[in-house]
Amino acid sequence: MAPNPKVVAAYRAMSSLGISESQVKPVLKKLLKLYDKNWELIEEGNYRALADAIFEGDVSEEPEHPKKNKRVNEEEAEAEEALINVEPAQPLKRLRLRGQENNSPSSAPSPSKKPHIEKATALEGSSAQRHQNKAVSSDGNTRIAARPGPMQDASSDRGKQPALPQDSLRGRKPIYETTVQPGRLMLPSNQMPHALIVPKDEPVDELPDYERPIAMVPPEPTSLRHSSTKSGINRKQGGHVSETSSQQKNGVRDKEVASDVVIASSAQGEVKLSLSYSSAIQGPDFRMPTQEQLLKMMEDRCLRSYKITDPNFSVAKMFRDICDCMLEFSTDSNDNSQESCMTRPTMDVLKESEANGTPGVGGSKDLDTGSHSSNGSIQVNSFSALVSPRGPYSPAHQSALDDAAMISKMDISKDIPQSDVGMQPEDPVSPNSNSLVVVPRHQLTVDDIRSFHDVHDITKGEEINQIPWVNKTTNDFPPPFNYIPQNLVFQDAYVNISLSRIGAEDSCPCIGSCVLLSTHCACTDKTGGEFAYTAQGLLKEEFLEECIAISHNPRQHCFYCKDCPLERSKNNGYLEPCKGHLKRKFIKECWRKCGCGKQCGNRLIQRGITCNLQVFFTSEGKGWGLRTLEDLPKGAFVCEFVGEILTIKELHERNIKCAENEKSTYPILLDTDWDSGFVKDEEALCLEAASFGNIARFINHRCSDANLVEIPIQIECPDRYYYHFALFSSRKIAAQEELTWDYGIDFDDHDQPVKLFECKCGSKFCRNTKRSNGSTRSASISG
Ligand SMILES: C[S@@+](CC[C@H](N)C(=O)[O-])C[C@H]1O[C@@H](n2cnc3c(N)ncnc32)[C@H](O)[C@@H]1O
Repeated sequence: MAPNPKVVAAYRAMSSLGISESQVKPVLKKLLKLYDKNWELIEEGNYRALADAIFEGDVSEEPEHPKKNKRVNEEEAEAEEALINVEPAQPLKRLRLRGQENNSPSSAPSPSKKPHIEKATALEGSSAQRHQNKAVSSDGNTRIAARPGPMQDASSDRGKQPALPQDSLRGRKPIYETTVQPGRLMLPSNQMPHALIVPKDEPVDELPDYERPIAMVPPEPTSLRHSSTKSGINRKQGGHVSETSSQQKNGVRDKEVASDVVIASSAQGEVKLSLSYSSAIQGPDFRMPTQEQLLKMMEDRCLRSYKITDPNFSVAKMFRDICDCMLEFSTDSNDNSQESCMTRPTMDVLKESEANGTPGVGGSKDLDTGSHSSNGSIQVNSFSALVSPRGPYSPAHQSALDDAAMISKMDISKDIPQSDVGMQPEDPVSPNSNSLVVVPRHQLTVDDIRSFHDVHDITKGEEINQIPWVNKTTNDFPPPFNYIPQNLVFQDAYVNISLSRIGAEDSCPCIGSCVLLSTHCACTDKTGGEFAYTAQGLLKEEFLEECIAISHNPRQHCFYCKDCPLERSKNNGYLEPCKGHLKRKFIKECWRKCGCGKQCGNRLIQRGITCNLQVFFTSEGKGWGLRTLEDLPKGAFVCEFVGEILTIKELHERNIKCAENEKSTYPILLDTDWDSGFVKDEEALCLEAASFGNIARFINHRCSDANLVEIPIQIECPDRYYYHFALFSSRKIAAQEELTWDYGIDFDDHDQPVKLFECKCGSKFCRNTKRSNGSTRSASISG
C-alpha cells in the first residue's frame, strides 16, 4: 500500500527535529486516535502537538487503550499501514522550524542518547521556542534571546511560525481564536499556551495583538466531556463553562464549550488566572494534570528554556503576582483619585531633599502635564530611573517595561508626609508596590517616552562618565530631549566628512602623541605652529587668555559679512545689514588621517567628557543647570556643545514653529568663519540642542564672568563652516559650582534668531540689568 502522504510528512517533520520514525510511530498512532484522526490538529504548527507529545512522553507512556488495534475506519487502517510501510523520510527543509535551519538532521543528537538535554534543545525549536524573545540580527537572521518578552510586540513574532503553507497568512491576521472572558489577564499572543491554539482554519480575531487573552478556547464538538474528575484540580472557583465568540461568529458549530482551571488568584480572590481547556484535547486517554504538576512542568521549562537561574523562582508566585498586578492595575485605572496617589522617590533624592530641607525629586519628571494632570501637580517617576542598570531592577522587569512603562505617580509637595522623606524606597518595580501604575506604551506620547531620563545617567550611557540629575528645588523633571553625544545633521546642512577632502596640510604624519614631540606637527599650521593644549591636557594659558579676551571684548573682534547668511535666512525680500559675528581663535585637532594615535594630546575633545558633572535644578529661576562635582583646573575641557546641525534657514523655520508652540530653541551659530567669502545657504550652519543635544544644553548663560569659555575646534572638516564648539574652564572651578558661559546675547536686540529671556545670571556685569552695552555678537541661546 502506498504510504499515506500525511504520515510521510509527519515523519519528515519529526526527522528534521532529529526524531526517528520508530519514536514517531507509536505517538502518532495515539494522537490520531486522540484527535479522532483530525490531521489538522496534528499538523498545526508544524506538528507541534506531535513533537510535544513525543518530548513530553505523555502519549506514548499512556497505557494502551483496549481498542488499540481496532481499525475504526479506512483512513485509520491506511494510516496504520502507512506507519509501517513508509520509506525512511528525507529531511524536508521547508518543514523545519525556523531557528533550526542550521541543524542538519544528521547533526541532531540522538534523543535516545541524551534524552533530557535533547528534550530541552528540541523544545527550543518547537513549542518552547515560541515563548522566547527573538532579535533580528544585522544579517537578518532571527536570534533567540535568553529571556521571554511578556509584552513583546506581536510583529516580532514573525518568523516563529514554521514555513508551512499558512505562512501565507503572515502579515494578514493571526490564526488564533480570541474569546475574551471578563477578568482574564490580557497578554500578547506570543504568550498564549500553544496547546490551546486553534487550527488555522478557525476565524481570526479582530483584537489588537497586545489585547490577546492568555486563556484561549479552542474549538471542539459540542460536549461537556471536559468535566473530568481525573484532574484533581479544585475547580470550584473557575470551572465554568463558556461559549466562544467564534461559534457565534461563524455559526459552523452549534456550541463550543470550554472549562477553566484556576491556577492562581489574588489574596482575596478578586482576580483569578485560569486556563481554559477544551474537550478537543480530551480523547479517551485524556489526562488532566494537577495544578502542582502543571506548575512544576512550567518551572522546569522556565529553568531549561528561559535559563532562569534564580533558585527561588516560582511559577506559582509569578502567576499570583500577575493576579496582583491585574488587581492593582484595574483598581488604579478605575479610580480617578489615582492622580494623587503617591510613592516614595528614589533614595538618593530623598537624602538630598532631607539635607536641603525641601522635598526633592530624583529620577522624576513632570510628565508633560495637560493630559495627565489637571492641576499640573502630578509627577511621574522617570521611566529610565526605574530601568537604571544600577537601580532596583532585574532583567525580568525589563521585558515587561519594554512595552509598558511602569510609572509611579507622586506629588511630593502635597502628598509625601515628612515622615516619609528619607525612608527606604520600595522597589519601584515590585508588583507589591501600590504606587506603581502600568501605562501601556500606546498611551504615552513620544514626548512622554523621551522625557524618561535616568536619574543616574541622563546621557543613557552615551558618555564615558555617567551624569546624574537631581532636583532639590521643585518637583520638575528634566525636559524631554534625546541625548546625543555627537552632532547630527538634521536635514539640509552640507557637512562633507570625507577622507579624500583631508589633504596633507590637514593631517600630520606624527607617531605617538603630537604634543610630546619636538618635531613640527602639520596640524598646528592653522594655529600659528603651536598646540593649544599642554601635555597635561589643558588649554595653554596664553591661548586661553586670548579666547577669554575675545569673549569679553566682542566689538574688537567682530566682522561683518557682505551677504549675511543670518539675514538672508529671513528671506523677507529686504536684506538687513549684517549685525556682526565674532572672529574666534580656532584649534585644529589631529584626526583619523594623522599618524598619531587616539591618545594623542592633540585629540582632546574627541575623547569625550571626562569630568564628573551633574544636572541640577537651579534655585535662581534659570531652570535646569549643569555643575561640576569635582574641582576643575583652569583650561580644562568640560564638554562640547552638541546638537542637530541645521542650516540657518532651517533654524529660522524652526524658530517660527517653536514660537507658535511656545517652545524654545537652543541654537549656536557656527559663524566664526563667515567672513571668508560668500557662504552658501547649505553651509551657513548652526547647532540646535533643544530636542537633540548633549549635556551642554543645560549650561546656563552668565554675562561676562562666566566660568566657561567657548572655542571652535576643527576636527574632521577642513572647511570652517562646520566645526565643533567646545567649552573649557576659564578659571579654576570648585566642586558644586554651576558651570556657565556667556551666550553672547545682546539683550537689547529683539531681532535675534530666538526670543530673549530675562537674565538671572547674578553677575555684577549682567548686561540684562544694565540693558545697555550693545554687544554686537550674534545671538546664541535664548528662550
Ligand atoms: C541652553 S538652555 C539652559 C538650560 C535651561 N536652563 C533648562 O532648564 O533647560 C537656555 C535657556 O535657559 C534659560 N537660561 C539660561 N541662562 C539663564 C539666565 N542667566 N537667566 C535666566 N534664564 C536663563 C533660558 O530660558 C534659556 O533659554
